[in-house]
Amino acid sequence: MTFEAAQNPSGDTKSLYGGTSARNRRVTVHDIAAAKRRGEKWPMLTAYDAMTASVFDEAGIPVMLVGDSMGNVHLGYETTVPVTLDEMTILSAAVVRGTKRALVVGDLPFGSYQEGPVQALRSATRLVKDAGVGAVKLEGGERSLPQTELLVQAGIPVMSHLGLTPQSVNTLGYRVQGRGDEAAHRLLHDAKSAQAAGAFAVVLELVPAEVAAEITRSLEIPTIGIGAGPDTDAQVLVYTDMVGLTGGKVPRFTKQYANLRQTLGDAAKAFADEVAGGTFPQEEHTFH
Ligand SMILES: Nc1nc(=O)c2c([nH]1)NC[C@@H]1CN(c3ccc(C(=O)N[C@@H](CCC(=O)O)C(=O)O)cc3)CN21
Ligand SMILES: CC(C)C(=O)C(=O)O
Ligand SMILES: [Mg+2]
Repeated sequence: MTFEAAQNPSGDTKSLYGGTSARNRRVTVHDIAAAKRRGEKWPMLTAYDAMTASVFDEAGIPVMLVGDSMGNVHLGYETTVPVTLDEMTILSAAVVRGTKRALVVGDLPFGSYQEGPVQALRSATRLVKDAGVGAVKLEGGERSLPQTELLVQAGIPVMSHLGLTPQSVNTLGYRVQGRGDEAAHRLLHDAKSAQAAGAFAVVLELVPAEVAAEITRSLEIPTIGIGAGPDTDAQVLVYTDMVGLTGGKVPRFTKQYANLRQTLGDAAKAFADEVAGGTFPQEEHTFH
């Protein structure tokens, strides 16, 4: 039996998203590699709790990222910088419990891997053992090479994150990265470094579409774009942006597919009005 067949005893070659029947096991990094070979495009969404994760799992989203963006959208921080490994572990465990089929990827938060490979391994091990994630993500190409190599050697799949790396907001700001020949070349170099270190996928955030397209063509592992144009292998969005739940300004690369902020607010007002007016609860909600 080939290595691939051993990883894939059901002989499963259906697409990562939109297969004819629901997958009966979790997506693996091998399924993701196979999707790139087939030239398939696929979606990834962030998730931060079991309930939302179960909705996306049932919708067939094959890969879910417990992003440190939960610091902004769920915990009310200004940036992702204050997010702790404890916070990531609790929410990642919830997302794992809420899913049956998705590969769950946990973001390593700022300060949990920058000290070096040993710290990175300790942090990633926590997410794998205590939360049950199938992979971790860390920011940086060349600069995170030793971390990526050690994690992969230890058996932990690593997703790399390049371009705008929000944990570096204090040096980079929230600006498009990889503009100009030199910066584009550095980005391609970082992506190749991540691949050589054993990363199974690379997130490209806020980079010119042409640069993302070239990186996508140059790599054997899939690229996952966010504000990186239409030619990456996959696309990811912060789910609260995608459903119109995030308040205030959202990045221009986001598309809003629903307006849950309006829906939730309307429901809260309807409930409040009925309580104030004495029309809720009624007989069917009442016990005697
Ligand atoms: N709700 C939310 N959505 C995200 O996509 C997201 C987070 N939070 N938190 C973590 C990071 C931070 N991200 C950001 C934050 C700001 C911009 C931003 O202001 N972008 C400008 C473009 C800047 C330029 O033109 O150079 C924009 O107008 O979209 C982009 C990505 C992406 N991530
Ligand atoms: C935007 C994605 C890639 C992310 O890192 C996050 O949600 O934290
Ligand atoms: Mg993140």
